[in-house]
Amino acid sequence: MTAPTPAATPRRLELLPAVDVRDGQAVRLVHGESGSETSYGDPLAAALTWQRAGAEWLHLVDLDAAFGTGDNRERIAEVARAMDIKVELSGGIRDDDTLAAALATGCTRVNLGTAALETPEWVAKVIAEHGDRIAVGLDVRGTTLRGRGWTRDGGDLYETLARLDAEGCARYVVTDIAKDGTLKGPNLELLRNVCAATDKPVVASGGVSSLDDLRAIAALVPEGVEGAIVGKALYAGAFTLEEALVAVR
Ligand SMILES: O=C(O)c1ccccc1NCC(=O)[C@H](O)[C@H](O)COP(=O)(O)O
Repeated sequence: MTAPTPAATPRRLELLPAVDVRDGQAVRLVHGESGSETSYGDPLAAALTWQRAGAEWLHLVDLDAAFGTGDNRERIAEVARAMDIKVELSGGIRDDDTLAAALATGCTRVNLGTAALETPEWVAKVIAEHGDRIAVGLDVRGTTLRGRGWTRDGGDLYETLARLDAEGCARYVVTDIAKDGTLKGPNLELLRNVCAATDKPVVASGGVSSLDDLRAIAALVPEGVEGAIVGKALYAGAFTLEEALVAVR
């Protein structure tokens, strides 16, 4: 008699607390708009707080590099190197030099945004070279992608997704800019639609306000959502990371 196949363990939603860095400080923006910052102090202290609270991932963003107002390369590298957990690095990674610097921090993966819209050949090349160390951030208003720190239109979401899928992109980080930093809840419909359009894992970003929001995103794991980025809700004290980890267990 053959042994019964063990039931597959249901996958758990990964949580990625966010540390967005502007002018050396951890900040949160509203709709990703430059000038809407609320400051939360030292980014390393914030990252260590999330790590101590049990995070398995850190979502680390260089906002100045994303906006083209400079960069926080040293600060970002310092934070990434201090982490014992996995790090996803985002913001201004657009060419060989910025990609090499990002990967050299030892981060687990990087998110490309603007480059996927403006230099698709380069993105196809680095996807082929680096595999799942490359994710693409699909930052949208409606179904229109936005690049350059979310300030410029960059084409249709689903056309770009089909192209990136064909090039072997390993995963997508999907942000509804209208929700980002607003505590208005995630765009579950957008997440469902993107999951229906790709077989690749999707990381949800923007708008999480409550443990119920996280449970609602976790309910989309069978459809292809792998993780959720949480920024403002943690900084505003809407819930603790410990509570969030229990809620999606
Ligand atoms: O990720 C980027 O490259 C970026 C560029 C320009 C503005 C904002 C950017 N990222 C913001 C984030 O990734 C947020 O940390 C994340 O969406 C969390 O949002 P929320 O939970 O709503 O605070």
